[in-house]
Amino acid sequence: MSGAACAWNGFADRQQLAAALAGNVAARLTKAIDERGTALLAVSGGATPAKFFAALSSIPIAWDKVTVTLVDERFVPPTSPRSNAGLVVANLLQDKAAAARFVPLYHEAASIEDAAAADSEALQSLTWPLDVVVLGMGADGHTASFFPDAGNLAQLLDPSSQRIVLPVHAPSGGEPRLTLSMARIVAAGFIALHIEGEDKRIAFDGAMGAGEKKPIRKVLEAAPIPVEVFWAP
Ligand SMILES: O=C(O)[C@H](O)[C@@H](O)[C@H](O)[C@H](O)COP(=O)(O)O
Repeated sequence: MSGAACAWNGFADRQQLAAALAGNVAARLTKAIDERGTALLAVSGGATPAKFFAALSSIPIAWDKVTVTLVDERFVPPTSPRSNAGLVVANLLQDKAAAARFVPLYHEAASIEDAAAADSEALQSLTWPLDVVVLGMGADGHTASFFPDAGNLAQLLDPSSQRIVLPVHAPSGGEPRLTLSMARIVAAGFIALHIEGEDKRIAFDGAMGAGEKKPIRKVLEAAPIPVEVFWAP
């Protein structure tokens, strides 16, 4: 895996993974707060993170000094069942973590391009770089909203892009998407990849092998630090 450094953290079951990942993330956030008085966390949506979110929400850290944002978002309002913001509010910003500040990506706009431009403006003021980013991965090797069939995939994967949020049109992604840029993701102090199930393990191994480089491989190669992979069957 030339240049694609990662550390594999395998767990017997998904509850043990959730507790371990939550403990790691909480420790990193607390370290950031101790060092700079604040912490910035970006999380992914989808079906995987709910147990992790619940475990993290119950850990008593200085949540009032934590800002939570999203790695990516579908272009839907928070009331939609497809909304990552809705998932985060309902599962992570509860219990102790209810005190955190949340900065969503979805805003009503005439187009996904307008929404991405507005986001890039609004997120300028966050305390970059991310202290923690938690990525997911699809069986097609996408992560964030870097879908292999995205029309602007080269721009999405460009580690030199100065943009914070980019628009995505990808047939396999469903609705148009908003995604943090590669540069913002790989600059994080701690990069976790949370995947579950045999299909995702096979997909990850395949992405790390020879052949066409999937987006997840490009992220691992662009990251200056090893990506911590958290996997359970
Ligand atoms: O908006 C999203 O869907 C996510 O941010 C996306 O990048 C997700 O992490 C993968 O698609 C895996 O999704 P599952 O957890 O549902 O398999």
